[in-house]
Amino acid sequence: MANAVEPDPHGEPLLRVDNLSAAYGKIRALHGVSIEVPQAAIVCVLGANGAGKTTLLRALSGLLPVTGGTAIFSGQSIANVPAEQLVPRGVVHVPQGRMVFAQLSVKENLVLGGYTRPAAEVRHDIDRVLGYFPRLKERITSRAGTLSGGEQQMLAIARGLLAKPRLLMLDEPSMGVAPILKDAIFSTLRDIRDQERLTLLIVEQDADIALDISDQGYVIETGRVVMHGPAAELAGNEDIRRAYLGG
Ligand SMILES: Nc1ncnc2c1ncn2[C@@H]1O[C@H](COP(=O)(O)OP(=O)(O)OP(=O)(O)O)[C@@H](O)[C@H]1O
Repeated sequence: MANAVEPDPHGEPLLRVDNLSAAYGKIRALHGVSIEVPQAAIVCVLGANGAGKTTLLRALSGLLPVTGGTAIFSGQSIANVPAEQLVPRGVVHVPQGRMVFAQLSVKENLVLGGYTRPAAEVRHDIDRVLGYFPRLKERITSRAGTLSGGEQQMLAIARGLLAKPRLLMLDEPSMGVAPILKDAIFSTLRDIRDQERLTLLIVEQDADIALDISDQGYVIETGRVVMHGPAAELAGNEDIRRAYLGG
C-alpha cells in the first residue's frame, strides 16, 4: 500500500525534473523538460500522439537513458538509475497498455506487484487495495485476460499499488477503457490520493478527465513543455484548450 508521506516542511516537491533530455539512439525525443510534482499532488502531463509523454515516464523509470538534465526524487537523483532499483525506492510506473499477465489470475497478478516486499505484508495489502476496486474483488480468481479493458486497467493500477509506491506514474490510464469505467478509474485515483496521500504523475491524451482530478497540469509538444499551470486554469481557458488540448 502507499506510504503515508507528510509534505516536506521546506516545500520541496517529491519529484523535481529539470531540463531533462532523452533519446532513442540518435533520435532526441525530450528536449529539456522541467516539471515539479509536489508531495500528495496529482500532476498531469497532457499532449497529442507522439508528444513525448511515454518517453518522459520511461526516462523517469530507468527504462530509457537520460541524456541531459536532472531528476531529483525525495532529495536523490533518479536519472539513469535502473528500474529494479527505483521500485524499492517508491518510484512505480504503470505502463501504457496495462501489460497484465493474461494467463494468471487477478490475485496472482496482484501478488506479483508486491514482488520486492515480504509476502505477509503483501497479502494484507491486497485486501486493502481491493477495497478501492470492488469489481476486481468480485473477479479475484478470474484469469486477467478475461477482464474488460477497464478492469485490466484497474488491475494494473492495483498491481502498482502493491509495490508500495511513494510516486505512482500512470501512462494513459484512459486508453481503451469504456467511458463509464474511465470515470470510475479517475475518481478512484483521486480517492487513493486523498486517503493514502499518494503522489500521482499521470500522462494522458484525454485532457478533460485528467485535468478534472489534477492539481497541476503540463502540456508537452514535440518533447518540450509549452504550457503549465493549475489544472483548473488550464481546463477553464478556451485559448489554451483550442491551441493545445483539441478543445
Ligand atoms: N522506440 C522508439 N524508437 C524511436 N523513436 C521513438 C520510439 N518510441 C517513441 N519514439 C518517438 O519519440 C517521440 C515521442 O513518443 P512518445 O511515445 O513518448 O509519445 P507519446 O506522447 O507518449 O504518444 P502516444 O500517446 O502515442 O503514446 C515520437 O516522435 C516517437 O516517434
